[in-house]
Formats: sequence, structure tokens, C-alpha cells
Amino acid sequence: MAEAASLFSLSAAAVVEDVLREHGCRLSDRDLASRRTGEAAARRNEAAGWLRRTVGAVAGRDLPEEPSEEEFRLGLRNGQILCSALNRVHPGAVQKVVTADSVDGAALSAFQYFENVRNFLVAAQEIGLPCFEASDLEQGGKNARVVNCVLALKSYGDWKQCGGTGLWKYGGNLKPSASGKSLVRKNSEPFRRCQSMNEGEAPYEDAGFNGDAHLDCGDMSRSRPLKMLVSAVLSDKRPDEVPQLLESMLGKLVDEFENRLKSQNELVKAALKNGTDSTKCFSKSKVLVEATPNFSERKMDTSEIYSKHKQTKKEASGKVALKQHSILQQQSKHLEDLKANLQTTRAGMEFIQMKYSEDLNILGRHLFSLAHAASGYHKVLEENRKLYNQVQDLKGSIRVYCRIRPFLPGQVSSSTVGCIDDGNITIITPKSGKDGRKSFSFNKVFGPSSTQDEVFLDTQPLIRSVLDGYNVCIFAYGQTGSGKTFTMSGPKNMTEQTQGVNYRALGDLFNLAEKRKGTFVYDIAVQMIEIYNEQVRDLLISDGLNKRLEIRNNSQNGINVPDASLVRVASTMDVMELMNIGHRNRTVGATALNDRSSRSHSCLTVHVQGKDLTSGNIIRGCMHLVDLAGSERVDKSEVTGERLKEAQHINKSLSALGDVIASLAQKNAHVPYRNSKLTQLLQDSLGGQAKTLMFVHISPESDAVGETISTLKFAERVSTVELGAARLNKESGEVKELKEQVFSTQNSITNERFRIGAKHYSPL
Ligand SMILES: Nc1ncnc2c1ncn2[C@@H]1O[C@H](COP(=O)(O)OP(=O)(O)OP(=O)(O)O)[C@@H](O)[C@H]1O
Repeated sequence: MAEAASLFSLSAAAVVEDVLREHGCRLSDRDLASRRTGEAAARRNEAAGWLRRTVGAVAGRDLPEEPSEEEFRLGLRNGQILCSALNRVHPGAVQKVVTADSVDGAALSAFQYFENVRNFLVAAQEIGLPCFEASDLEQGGKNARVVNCVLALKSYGDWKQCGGTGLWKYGGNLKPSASGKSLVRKNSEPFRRCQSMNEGEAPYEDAGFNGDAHLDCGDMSRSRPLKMLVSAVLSDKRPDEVPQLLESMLGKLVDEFENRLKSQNELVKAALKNGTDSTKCFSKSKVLVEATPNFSERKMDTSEIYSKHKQTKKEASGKVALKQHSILQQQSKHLEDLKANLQTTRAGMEFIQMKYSEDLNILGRHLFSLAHAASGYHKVLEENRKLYNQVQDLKGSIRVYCRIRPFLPGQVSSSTVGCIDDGNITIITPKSGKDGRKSFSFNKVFGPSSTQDEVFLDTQPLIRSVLDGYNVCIFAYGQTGSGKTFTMSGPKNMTEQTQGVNYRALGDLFNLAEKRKGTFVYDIAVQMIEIYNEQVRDLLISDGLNKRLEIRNNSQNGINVPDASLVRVASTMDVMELMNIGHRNRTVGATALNDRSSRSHSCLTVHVQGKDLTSGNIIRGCMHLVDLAGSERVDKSEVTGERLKEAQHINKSLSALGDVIASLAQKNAHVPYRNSKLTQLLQDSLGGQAKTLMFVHISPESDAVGETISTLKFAERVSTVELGAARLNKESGEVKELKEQVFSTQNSITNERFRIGAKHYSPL
């Protein structure tokens, strides 16, 4: 490396020195050093002077007139004076000059120094000035190279001032300038060296150069160093020795020059060949700078830092770009996915819409058919209701049942009841020493052991008729103590099993109404009325004012006694409470036949109003539950006065009832409703499509046989059993047909129910 570097030392003085050294003609070191120092100071002063004149003060300071090496270095260190001087000489050579607030550049970073100095060096190189290294402006740098460069700039400025014509004496290379003018460099040695150095091929130190060698070449025009060298060598020589010595020296010099030029040419060729890439990469000088003078002494390769910085920046920006690209790609992919999803969803929605529309159409058709079926169902239901009630009619619109009370505890007597056979009863009648027998026929005869449940069984179907809008009358007829109240209400200490017809009928009524609530809404209210001595009284009064009430048979709502209390009820319990009130209010008096005897008719009327939810039609029905007064004969009750009058009213009203029922049974044109308050009250429920059910009670005691016969005769008179039986026989074919119709209707209903799935349309 040292050898190679030495090949670049083409300075004439250096070569002469080498030759002299080889020939033992060494100069005195001391003389040489002092001579060089003086020379360097003179040149530095010249450079500083020129800079002071050209640039003046920069950032408030200027260079001293005769600066020391250190002062010169510090003054130029931030590159501002150099750039300014260059721009004065060659305007626009340095485009951007980084300025600092302080002259010593403390506020500028090392990098900014470098930027100014680098810009200066690049511009100087463009012009063809001898360059220096940026590190020459740092402590320990080569001051002389800087001085050399400044003086070259001065020379260039002088040349330009002279018009810039002809050859610039300092340079030899033709190089296009920024202004377009061509510069001619006379001697390319300094430039080439500078370039070589810039390319980092050989540091000065390694090359064995010192600043003075440069001084020689830097001021070759005057050749002062060479002259001085020659004078110094020849000064102590005799005149006769000079020619020989000179001849030898010159020969040696020529050889040396030729050798070095040859080697240099080879090296330059090799360098040009190998260094193309390096040239490209290192367009800037490789410089060593101090990071900051205040921080550390560590020198850094700023070029490397710069290059690394650029590389890192490039890598970072590359990474960012790569990342952005990948994000962009991901987003594009997501966008595509979303588009695909959107299309799938849209297709799905369209499909669902289509399905919905299809389903809606189907549903519409189903609804239509359901509506049709429902209307058909209602027609069928209506038909069924009619048929059902027709069957009830054919069974007899007036039905009479006979119930025999069991012997009461403690009673010792033979029974008057001889035989009970379905609807027939035979009574044993003591007649002039031998027993006679008398038979009676009714719809059914309940013996002493019959339960409340069995007695109610035949009544139950009529409850449905009430809810269908028919009127029903249920009577309890019989002599005092025969068990009327027992049948209608139950015993005093009532249990569920001993509940009478009233409670059971009402229980069924509410149950059925509840079952029908999907198709009908029922409003149920009760009245409780007493007929005593042909006077109508309200049994549900709470104010104690038991005023007489009027009966009106022309009311639209089926309420014949509008002034009587009408209490809405929602359950059997409600009705039971009202009945208790009614029983308390009922007139009860003692008679000779019984401790407790009812001498009035009590009537519990249940008014039912139903609304057909489909058609909106209103239907009304009512059920009279009548506990009649005792039917005993007046002559036997041994009553007189008021009691007699009561008994007469009772007999009269019972007789009027018998007449009305008999007339209805015989389908007489005239029915004598107006003969008693009782028949007037029950008028709507005794004719037409109304159904009448009478429970005739008899006592089994033999001493009451007369009353029993009398009661049974009354009952037989109102009974339509014989007539009904005859009609049933006669119209048995019709009944059969009707039954078949009912059966088929019920089938139709079942089918309709199945079709429309209306569970609440249960068969009623
Ligand atoms: N089927 C029966 N089983 C058991 N006891 C009965 C039956 N029928 C009636 N009794 C009893 O006979 C007595 C008289 O009955 P109940 O009071 O019902 O007669 P009534 O006809 O209503 O009399 P009144 O006309 O005075 O009201 C009561 O003690 C009752 O419990």
C-alpha cells in the first residue's frame, strides 16, 4: 500500500528530495522544518487574507489576519466561509449553505458541518480545484491542503476577474462548469490525487506525504520550493562539482519520474477498471469527523453513517411500503370477500323473498279455506244445536220425574210405595180392609236410595240448551217435607256428593261457558224471587224493604221482573252466596204438619246472554230453578185464618201451573198463563221451545198416602209421558233419522275441527 501510495508522489520537490536522499545529499532537518513552517504560515496568511477580503465577517466573526493553524481550521470548520467564498467567485456553485447562529458552529451538528463542507468540496471538484478531505478541518487534519484549496480558489477567482479567457493557470483539465464555461486545468496532478484520495484508495498518512509536499505542488507556478531545495543542495558545493552533480541529479530525476509515471499509469488503469462501482457509490468524500467536539473524541465515518442512514431509511421505507402493500392486498381480499358475501346474501334474500311470497300465497289460500271451513263449521254447529234441541224436544219438552224420599231417621211406618219399575211407580192404597194398588207413569222414578248425582243426570243435557239460547224450567213439586229442598239445594249439612240440582246445574253452566269462551262470551246474572200469597218479592234485597214487584212479559231482554235485583255472577260460589241470602229472606212459618214449611214459591232465575264471537249474534237463555211451596191439601193442614189464606194461594197457583203445563202438553191453542203469578213469571219458559222439568216428590209414610196419591195425580196430569211416548212411537222413524243426522253432523264437526285445528271448538 505504501508502495502504491508513493507512486502518486509526483511532486517535483518530493522526487528531488528522494533523489537527494538516495545520493546522500540530505538537507538539514532543522532548516527544512523551519523553512516549511514559514512557508506554510505565509501561505495560510495569504489564504486568510483573501478570504477576509472576499467574504468578510461571517456570522459576526471573521478570520484573524494571521491565523494560527488552529484558528484557521476553526474558522473554516463549519464550511460557511468556504461556501460563501466559492459562491462569490462562482455564484450559485453551492446551492444550499447551512448557517449557524454562532461562529464556532457549536449550534451546528457535525452532520451539518459535513454538509456545508461536502457541498463546497463537490462544487470545488466540479470547478477543478485541488480538494482536501473534510477531516482536514478537524483536529489533526492536514491544514496545508485546505490552504492549498483556498489559494487555488483565489487563483481561480483572479482568473475569472481577468475575464476567464485563456488557460486557468492553476488547472489543466477541461471540465464543464455550472455556468457552462469550460475550465482548463494545466496540471491534473493535484486533481487526480484529490480524486484518488476521495476514492479512498490511499490515505495521505500511508502514502508518506506531508503538507509541504503539497505546498510544493500547490504553488508550482513559482517553483519556489524546488529552487530553494536546489539552492540548499548546491550552497555548500564547490563550483566544479555543480555540473556533475546536476547532471547526475537530473538523470536520476528523469528516471524516477519515468518510473513513477509508469507505475501510476498502471495503477490508475487498474483503479479505473476496478473502481467503477466504487466511484458510483462514493460520490462523496470519505471523511472522518468528530461527532461533536463537546461530547467525545470518537471519530466516525460519516459517509458510512450517511450511507447506513440512507440504507436504513431506504430499508425502513421499503418495509413500510411492503407492509402497506400487504395491508392493501389484505384489504382488497377482504373487499372481494365482502363483495362475494354481499352477493350471496342478496341471492339469499331474493330466495327468501320468493319463498315468503310463495308461503304467503299458500297461507292466503289456507286462510281462505280456513275461513270457508270456519263458516261451514259455524253452520254445522248451528245445525247441530238445532238438532240437539230437537232431540231434547222429542224426549219431551215437559218431563216429569218422581222421587221418593227415604224414611227419615226414627220414622217407623210401612211404605206406601209398592213397586218401582223404571218410569212406573205403584202405590199401595189401604181400601176398606184390603190393599189396593195404583200405578203412575213418569219419565223416570227415583227410589229412596237414588243419589243426587243420578237425579241430576237427566237434567244435565238441558244446561247446554240454556247456553244455546233456550229457556229451561226446573220445578220441585211435592208436599211439605217430601224432599223438594233436598233435591234442589241439598241437605242442611251439604257435601259435594249431596249438592242439589241448583248447584250442579250452575256448575255445569259455568264449565260449559268456560269451554266455549273461544267462540262465545257469556254474561251470567241471577235473580231470586219469591211468590207469596200471589205477591212477587225480591229475595236478594239487602235494604229490608221487601216491596211488591210487577211482572212484565214483554221485555226484550227476557227479564220479566225488571225491578228485582239482578246480580252478575262468575262462579258457582257467587250463586251459592246469593242463594243463602235468598233462603234467609224467604218466608218460613211453622205448620201442624212440619216444623218447617215453605208456604211460598221460590224461584232462582239464571239469565244467560251469549255473544257469538264469529257472527256477533247475541243469544239469550234463562233457567228457572223453582222450589214450589208444599202441595198438601188445605183440609189436612188444619189451618185457618192467615195460614188458610196462604194455603189457598199455594193450591191455586199450583193448580194454575198444572193447567198451563197440561195445556202445553196437549198443545192447546190457549194456555192460561195469567191465572197465577207463578205461571205469569214462568210464561217465557213454559211454552214454545222451552223445556220443563218437574221433580215430583213423595213421602213413603203410609199415613201420607192420600197426599201421595193426590200429588201423583197432579203430576200425571202435567206429564206428557204417555203423549210423548205415543209420539215417540209414532215418530220413531223420524227420531232415528234425526239421530243419524246428529251423528253425521257430529262427524262433520269432528272433521272440521281436525282441519282447522281449533281445539277450543270442542263438541258441546
Ligand atoms: N232423598 C233424600 N234422602 C235423604 N234425606 C232426605 C231426602 N229427601 C228429603 N230428605 C230429608 O227430609 C227432610 C225434609 O226434606 P225437605 O226439607 O227437603 O222437604 P221439603 O219438601 O223441602 O219441605 P218444605 O216444603 O217444608 O220445604 C229433610 O230433613 C231432608 O234432609
